[in-house]
Parts: sequence; structure tokens; C-alpha cells
Amino acid sequence: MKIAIIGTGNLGKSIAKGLIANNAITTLYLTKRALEGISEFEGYKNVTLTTDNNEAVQKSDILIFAIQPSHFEEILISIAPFLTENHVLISTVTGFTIAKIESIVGENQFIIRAMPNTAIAVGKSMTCLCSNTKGEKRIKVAEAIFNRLGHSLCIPETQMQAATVVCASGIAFWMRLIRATTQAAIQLGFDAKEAQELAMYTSEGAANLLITNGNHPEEEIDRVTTPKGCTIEGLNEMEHKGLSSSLIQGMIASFNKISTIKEEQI
Ligand SMILES: NC(=O)C1=CN([C@@H]2O[C@H](COP(=O)(O)OP(=O)(O)OC[C@H]3O[C@@H](n4cnc5c(N)ncnc54)[C@H](OP(=O)(O)O)[C@@H]3O)[C@@H](O)[C@H]2O)C=CC1
Ligand SMILES: O=C(O)[C@@H]1CCC=N1
Repeated sequence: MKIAIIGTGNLGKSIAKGLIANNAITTLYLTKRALEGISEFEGYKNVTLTTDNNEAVQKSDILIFAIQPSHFEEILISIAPFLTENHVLISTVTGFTIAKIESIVGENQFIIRAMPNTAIAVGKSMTCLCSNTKGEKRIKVAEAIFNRLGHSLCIPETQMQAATVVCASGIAFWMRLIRATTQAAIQLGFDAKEAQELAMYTSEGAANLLITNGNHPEEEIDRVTTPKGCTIEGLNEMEHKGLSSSLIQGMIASFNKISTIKEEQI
């Protein structure tokens, strides 16, 4: 696959790492105005770093846009003359609708919106996908890419804002939970490195139990909570202090923020 990542920042670099590590490219163009920020990709076979988005578009079949929402319109306008009807446009840009993309490049393009997360760098992204009508014919291509780099799910575009919070921002939310668990482990007597090891692998185990067994979390919780034991004591204290409520309220706040992002960012 001849892929270009237009805007190789935090997410773009994560996607590039995942694509390279999984041998998912024939050629890969990485674009950015300040190329020193992606010098780590210099010297990779079949990887080209450039400031020239038009060159990247012309040399690639699949274009993954990973720029800030406020830059997207200007970039689409500038690359539009170089698009062919065979290009597959994959936008990871938050809050930028398919209708808005079509209004700039036309409806006769394969347009897909993807919401991956930075775990794509290690082949573990949860990525949500949707497309315009023409893009339905290429959604399998997007699924093939993102399934190679984790797990994907096709959803209606109306759920894309929610998917951004749950999956993309979700990495940050889970990191904070893992950090809090680490801090507790230190207070309970582990050194910092061991504490993080315990927190990371325990959270991995919890997720894998659900992925492998397909159970509801409460079913797995029931297996851990010995009557009158320490687990239920801890869980109930966390809920008295608002653990679930705080997470839900935080995610709703994050969701509500998305509709204001485009206007605010510069
Ligand atoms: N970070 C994440 O975890 C996720 C982000 N997203 C979405 O992905 C997009 C990117 O986010 P993120 O990676 O965090 O943002 P970053 O700011 O880290 O990356 C954007 C990159 O675009 C580059 N850029 C800006 N203008 C141009 C241009 N004209 N041509 C080429 N490159 C350009 C910038 O570099 P330079 O200034 O040097 O050109 C920058 O490195 C956003 O829309 C975000 O909402 C979606 C899911 C997860
Ligand atoms: O925080 C943000 O706005 C972007 C979208 C999801 C992850 N990063």
C-alpha cells in the first residue's frame, strides 16, 4: 500500500510507527512543515519525509490526514487539484464532518473518517470507522489497515464524536487510572518501577479477561470479591468517593468540548 500521512504529529507518528512495525506499507510519505520533529523516521526503507503535501498526495493511494482541525480546510483546498478519483482519503481529524470534507473535495472521492488512538504505535489501537457513500466501496481497505494495527469497528458518523472520547481520549483517561493505581501501590510499599509494573500488567489482565471471555465486567468482579473481603471494601469506598460518576462526568465534559474545538483552535 502506498500511504501518505499528512501531518505527522503525535497521532501521525504513532500511525507511522504502527505501519512500519507491521510491514503494512509499500511506500510511506510523512509530511510536516518542521521536518526535524520526525527525524526518527529518516533512513527507513521506502519512507520519505517531506514538507510538500502535494508530492505526498501524488505519490500515494491512501491519504491519512492527522492535522489539527483548524488546519484541515486549508490543506484540503491546497491538495484538491492533485486528487484523483482513486485516492482513498482517511481523516482522523476530530469534529470535521464528511459533509464538510465533501464540500471541499467533492462527493466523488472515497472518504473515510477514522478515529484511532496512539496505541496504534504498538498495534493495539481501537479504531472506529465511517465513510461517505462512495467510501463504502473502500471501507474494507481501511478495516484491513486498522485491523492490522489493532481492532476496528464501523459505526455511523453520528457516533464519531462519542468514539473520539471513548477511544482516542480514552488512552489518556486509562493512563490516569494506571498512574493513580501506581501511586497507591507506592503508598502500599512498592518502589515506583515495581508499582507501575503491577498496575500495567493488572490492567492488561483485566482487559484481556473481557476480550477473551466476552463477559460483563461485573461477572469478573464477582469472581474477585470474596464476601466480607478486602476487594468489596475497596470497591465500595471508591464508589462512595464517586469513581464511576467522576469518570462518566469527565467523559461527558470531553464529549461536549468537541463541538467547540474547531472554532477555538488556531
Ligand atoms: N493525538 C491523539 O491521540 C489523537 C488525535 N486525533 C486527531 O488527529 C489530529 C492530529 O492530532 P495530534 O497528532 O494530536 O496533533 P499534532 O499537533 O501533534 O499533529 C499535527 C501535525 O500536523 C502538522 N502540520 C500542521 N500544518 C501542516 C501542513 N500544512 N502540512 C503538513 N503538516 C502540517 C504539524 O507539524 P508542523 O507544524 O511542523 O507542520 C503537527 O505535527 C487532530 O485532528 C486530532 O483531533 C484523533 C485521535 C487521537
Ligand atoms: O484531545 C484532542 O482534542 C484529540 C482528539 C482525541 C485525542 N486527542
